[in-house]
Amino acid sequence: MAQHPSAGSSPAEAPAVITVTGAGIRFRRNRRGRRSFKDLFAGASRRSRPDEFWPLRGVDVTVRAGEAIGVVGRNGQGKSTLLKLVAGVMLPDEGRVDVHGGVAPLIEITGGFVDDLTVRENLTLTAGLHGMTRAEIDARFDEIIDFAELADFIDTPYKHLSSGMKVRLAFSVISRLEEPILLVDEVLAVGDKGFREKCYRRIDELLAGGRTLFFVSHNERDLKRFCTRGLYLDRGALVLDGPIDDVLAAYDRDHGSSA
Ligand SMILES: Nc1ncnc2c1ncn2[C@@H]1O[C@H](COP(=O)(O)OP(=O)(O)OP(=O)(O)O)[C@@H](O)[C@H]1O
Repeated sequence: MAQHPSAGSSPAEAPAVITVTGAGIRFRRNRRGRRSFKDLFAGASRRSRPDEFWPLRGVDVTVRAGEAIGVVGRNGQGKSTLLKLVAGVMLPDEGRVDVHGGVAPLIEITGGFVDDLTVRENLTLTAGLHGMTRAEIDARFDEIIDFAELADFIDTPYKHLSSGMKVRLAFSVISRLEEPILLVDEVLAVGDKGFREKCYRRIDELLAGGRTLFFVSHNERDLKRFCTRGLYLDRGALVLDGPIDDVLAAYDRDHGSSA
């Protein structure tokens, strides 16, 4: 188990583990956003610009080891994109994202799992990719399966699991990795109430052990339960970075009463 540097100390004194500096990412709004055939024959000044936009731009954030950060904003304002930058599955088109330490990402329902592989194969593959040895995987295998409540589905192809079962497997595996940074997007909302509560207790334990958390949610109660600091994204910009209560209050003021 990697010893977390902030365990036992306050985040304010802990080292920075994530530094996002002037980061921006550019997407194309539609697949046919590239220049058209007709444009090839038009003069340079008449060529249409590709249909590009910046879901995030000019974002600056420093996160210290052990901080629990809630990310809020309306649909489509760049929350998941920010997590993907931290996870390293997307690279910024502008600025920098520096992450010191491994990341356990629960950012998409698929958890990066492979459709045609079984539950057992996916578990082994993901844990192995995050640096677990064969012996460590074997030692934790039953516990991971039990937590996911998938004992009867060990040799079932991942693609045949229900959405809720996929989330259970993903959370169970990802939360058992030794990585010091945990990213949780809204995927947990898919799980049933009992399982979600079990996940939340696991997140409590991980935070008590000094992990750093990025948590995207539209649920104010969950955000207050885990997070001390909030990031409020709107129109691709970080409009507020502060204590979670202040961030939720600002978001409520701008956009109604729930996160
Ligand atoms: N790969 C992509 N290519 C093009 N556009 C994308 C891509 N991924 C996301 N987008 C767009 O980027 C914007 C930000 O998306 P993002 O998923 O980060 O929003 P979000 O704040 O997490 O929203 P939600 O609350 O609905 O989950 C949206 O307009 C979305 O359509």
